[in-house]
Amino acid sequence: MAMHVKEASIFNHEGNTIKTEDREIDIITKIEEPCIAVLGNVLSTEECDELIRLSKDNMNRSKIGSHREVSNIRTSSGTFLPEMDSDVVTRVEKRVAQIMNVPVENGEGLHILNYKVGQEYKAHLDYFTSANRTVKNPRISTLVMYLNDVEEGGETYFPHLNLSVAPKKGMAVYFEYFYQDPSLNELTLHGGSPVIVGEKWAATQWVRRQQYR
Ligand SMILES: O=C(O)CCC(=O)C(=O)O
Ligand SMILES: [Fe+2]
Repeated sequence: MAMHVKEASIFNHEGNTIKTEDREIDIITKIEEPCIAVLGNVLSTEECDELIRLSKDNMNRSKIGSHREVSNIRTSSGTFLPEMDSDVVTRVEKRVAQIMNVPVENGEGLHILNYKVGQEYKAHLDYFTSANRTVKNPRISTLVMYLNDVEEGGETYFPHLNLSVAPKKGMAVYFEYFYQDPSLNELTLHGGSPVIVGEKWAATQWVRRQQYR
């Protein structure tokens, strides 16, 4: 008899809430294998506004891949927020690490994204694939936080799972992709659909298996 052994998740929270040091996060929707969770009350209105304010003068056309090319796969603008003396960045990074159940140092840092009308991030995987060598310190999980309300469009969608998450200020979507079974990782294929009305601001934390910073 074929037996299915459930793969381990690092998203180890029990119940409907995640109690971090300074804020109680709501687990609104969760699926398993791959573990994907929609989270509420991740950031306050003030924190969202401050992350946008800190980034808005430094936005660059997004690039993709190891050669950092401009591509129509990703038409948004983005910037990494440096670990500056911002209480908000420090506090948010710490909270995000507790939600993702990893050390802060494993995170790449908050990456702020801005999509104007018509801009999108086509379906992609967040992990790097390499046919002939194993990646040394791979990405294992992602948290995408929404920094504003989008009037129309801008959903984060997972085409293989028929799942679509509408951006709502202060909410977030979590997913992970370090499973033994590669087909589970491939199910985390996702994209940011084009903004139809308004604009979209988001903050992504990509997490590595080991210390990155
Ligand atoms: O904008 C989104 O909804 C998705 C962003 C994303 O996929 C990423 O930052 O890796
Ligand atoms: Fe992504």
